[in-house]
Amino acid sequence: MTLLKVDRIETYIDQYHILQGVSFEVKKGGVTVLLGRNGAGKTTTLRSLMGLNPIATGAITFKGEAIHHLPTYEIARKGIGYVPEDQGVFPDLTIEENLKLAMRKTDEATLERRDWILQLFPDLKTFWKKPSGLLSGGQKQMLAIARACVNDNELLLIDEPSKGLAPIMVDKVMSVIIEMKQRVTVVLVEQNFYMASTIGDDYYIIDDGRTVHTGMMKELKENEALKKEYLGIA
Ligand SMILES: Nc1ncnc2c1ncn2[C@@H]1O[C@H](COP(=O)(O)OP(=O)(O)OP(=O)(O)O)[C@@H](O)[C@H]1O
Repeated sequence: MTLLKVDRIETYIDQYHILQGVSFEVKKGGVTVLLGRNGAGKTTTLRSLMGLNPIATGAITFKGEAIHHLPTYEIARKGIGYVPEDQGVFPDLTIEENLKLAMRKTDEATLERRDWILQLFPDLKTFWKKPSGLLSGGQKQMLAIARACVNDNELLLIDEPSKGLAPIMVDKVMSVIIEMKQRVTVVLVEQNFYMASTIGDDYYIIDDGRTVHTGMMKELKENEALKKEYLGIA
């Protein structure tokens, strides 16, 4: 079943025509990876999905309903969580406060999700009462993912979770996203091809603001020419 459909979206930032035709579909229950070089338009695509960089033309449909005309808070309420590249945690607030602030509800299901997350990220429990500004980069990333997972989101948009992390933390974050697949569908922007290819089911390559290629991740792993042409890796 198609959860999200992005149809030829075009987005301007000021006078700059950043997205010039991005299209992709996300199936329920998988991890879809957006790949592409620096500056290709991946972050802008996620921000357009959330209404933070509204689209000029095209359409975004979530569970069959057009959402591209909605304000960001309503898009979030439809069940789409966003983990931005800069993580978006409040450094002066404790982990507990950051999570509380993120919760849309405090019902039993939300508390069950919170406990599930804390068991996936025991560090968060250890530093529960500490200001999140004191956490390491990897722990902040965990908190950012936890904030998006605590609500009953059906879709999570995660922007470069491996950025700036030591390899051991990359492995940790990866194993958590694999675990999360049981509960939530993920759109992942990721430059780290090891991470992208380990957890991704399918992929779309964005180049110069356009989707130029798509396929199954296991095929891309073998396609050296494509990786070199669009990702600069061989
Ligand atoms: N506020 C802005 N004003 C002008 N140009 C912008 C702005 N934000 C992004 N851009 C430009 O839009 C293009 C796409 O940027 P975007 O961040 O979406 O790329 P990306 O694929 O996510 O790359 P990266 O991995 O480097 O973050 C880039 O050329 C960038 O310079």
